[in-house]
Amino acid sequence: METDLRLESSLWIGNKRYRAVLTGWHLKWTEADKKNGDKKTVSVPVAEVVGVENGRVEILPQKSVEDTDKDFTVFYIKRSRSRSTYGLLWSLGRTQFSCPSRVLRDQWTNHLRTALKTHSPLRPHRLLVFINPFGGKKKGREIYHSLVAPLFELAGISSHVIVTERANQARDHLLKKDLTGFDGVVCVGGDGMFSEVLHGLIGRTQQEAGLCETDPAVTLQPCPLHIGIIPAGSTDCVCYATVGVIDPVSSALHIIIGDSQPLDVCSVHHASTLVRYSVSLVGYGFYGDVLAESEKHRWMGPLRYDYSGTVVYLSNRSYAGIVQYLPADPLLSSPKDKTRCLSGCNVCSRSTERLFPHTSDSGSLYSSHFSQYSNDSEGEWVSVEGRFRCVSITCMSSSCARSPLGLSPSAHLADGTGDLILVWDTHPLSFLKFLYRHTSTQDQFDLPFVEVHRVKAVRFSLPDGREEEVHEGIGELNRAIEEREYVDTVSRNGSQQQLAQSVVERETMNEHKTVASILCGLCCKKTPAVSVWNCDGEILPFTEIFCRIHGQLVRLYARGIEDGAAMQNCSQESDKNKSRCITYK
Ligand SMILES: CCCCCCCCCCCCC/C=C/[C@@H](O)[C@H](COP(=O)(O)O)NC(=O)CCCCC
Ligand SMILES: Nc1ncnc2c1ncn2[C@@H]1O[C@H](COP(=O)(O)OP(=O)(O)O)[C@@H](O)[C@H]1O
Ligand SMILES: [Ca+2]
Repeated sequence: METDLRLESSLWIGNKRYRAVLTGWHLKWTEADKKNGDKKTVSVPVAEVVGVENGRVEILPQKSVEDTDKDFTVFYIKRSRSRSTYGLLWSLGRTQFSCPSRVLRDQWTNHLRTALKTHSPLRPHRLLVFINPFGGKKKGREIYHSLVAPLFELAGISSHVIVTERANQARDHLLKKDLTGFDGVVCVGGDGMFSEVLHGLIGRTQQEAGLCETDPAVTLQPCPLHIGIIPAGSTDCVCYATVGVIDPVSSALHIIIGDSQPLDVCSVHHASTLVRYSVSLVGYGFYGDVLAESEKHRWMGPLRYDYSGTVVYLSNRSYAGIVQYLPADPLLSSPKDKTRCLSGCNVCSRSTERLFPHTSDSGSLYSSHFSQYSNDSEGEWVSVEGRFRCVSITCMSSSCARSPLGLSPSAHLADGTGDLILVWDTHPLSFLKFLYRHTSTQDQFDLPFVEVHRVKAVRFSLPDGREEEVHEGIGELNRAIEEREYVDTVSRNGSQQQLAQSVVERETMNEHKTVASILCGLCCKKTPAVSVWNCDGEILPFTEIFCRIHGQLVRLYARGIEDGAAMQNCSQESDKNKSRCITYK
């Protein structure tokens, strides 16, 4: 294969002559008329070539084409360090080559296009795109049409675009409509929009596999379609934690080259029903209260969280609860080991082998037989009871602009575990110290009132008699139901869901009283006895929940965070570190 695709010739860039070589895996060009010591080689992995066009072509900010006979333009990925985050920004590099003849030009473009097809099997051809026009700063449409669509067009990707007109439209579409021919689904928006796509795809996959989502013991079927995220929301935590930067162009380029990052998903259950799925935060206490408060201030956009965070911090609350957890194998990793899950993470790779032992490559992953928990002995549950400032479960680091290393900096994207963070009741200034450490590199777990455990499952319940203390605000309850469509949240489509529906509706009404109590507490300043759960930005209608982590249930068009420090010498200007660049994935 290597020899079939090999092409070597002299080419010109501007008025300089280069020796250009295409091997199976790389396109390289070296200045020809320089002494050996001064020669620079640019090496672009074929997997990172975005597109090849005849003529002299420009794409961004505006498309322009000079259709000449002997020229061709190669577009590829260029990396730069981001000033504000740990990840690397990707942008579109472009080099215009001139050939001595049209025949040679056609040979180059044909060889490059064949190499792309051969070496990038996961590149999408057709995508279903959902744009939330109201997410974040309401720029979703503009971001997609000005920055993303031209790149998709260059890469030959056809997309079917739906601008949503209501909440849950994307989820419902994925649950019910024909998805034949699509390689992936892209959401333009924030974590809430991602969550819709997540629910739609997981639900659809289980329906088609005839699996019961409501039963936490069932091994769910991983989704066959990849998910791409173009960040245009408020927190954009899933994008930040899987790409390392909040940048629509970087994300679009990860989609185009067909990057593939598996992701753990937490299913949240109440009684005998599935409530929701989460990938970033299932949080009770502080994070639940912040979300409940922020819902009243949506008009503030992303700033609503900063405002609500301050209000909730000043209200100085803690809540009683019983937390039971099933620890993960401590020999595999620890949330306090000070490592970070980066692109090519060994812990996650070993988990892939453990979770899917019969598959040798990711391409055949979805057609194999799944038995991810068959070798897992359950282990011993641990139980703790007391008053907590917050209880958080996260399947990933949950890094975001507010917290560049995240809620749990050493958590892994795809190791089949979550991190449980228990913050016991403490002095307000100590709690502030805990919160503040999220914004720096100081260890937020190195505090006497904080515990962190790597877990496979968690159960949360209220101490006996606690429910009776709940302050019932019926007016607030009705408002809450209208605002957040709780019933809609739990009455998801699918036959298994319908079976559990009657139970859900009865229990939902009871649990709404709990939700109302926190909303009411926030407005009338009475201290409520219970908080609410924040599940990736949605308030859950239940307090007592059971969570289970499903290893690598979905795949994103991403590759995890590239280590900026390790990659800085790995520029395409030099051949020196290229093996590191290539093997990094
Ligand atoms: C003194 C400084 C205090 C700073 C505290 C920083 C802690 C930040 C941790 C943030 C974790 C975020 C986990 C992600 C949650 C999102 O799913 C959710 C919805 O996002 P979106 O759909 O984009 O609106 N966002 C939140 O719940 C916001 C939490 C903000 C807490 C301050
Ligand atoms: N057209 C729409 N109108 C109203 N709500 C929508 C629409 N499309 C999506 N949503 C909902 O908006 C919520 C927030 O969206 P998201 O894109 O995450 O923005 P943000 O990050 O600002 O919260 C999501 O829960 C999603 O279900
Ligand atoms: Ca994990």
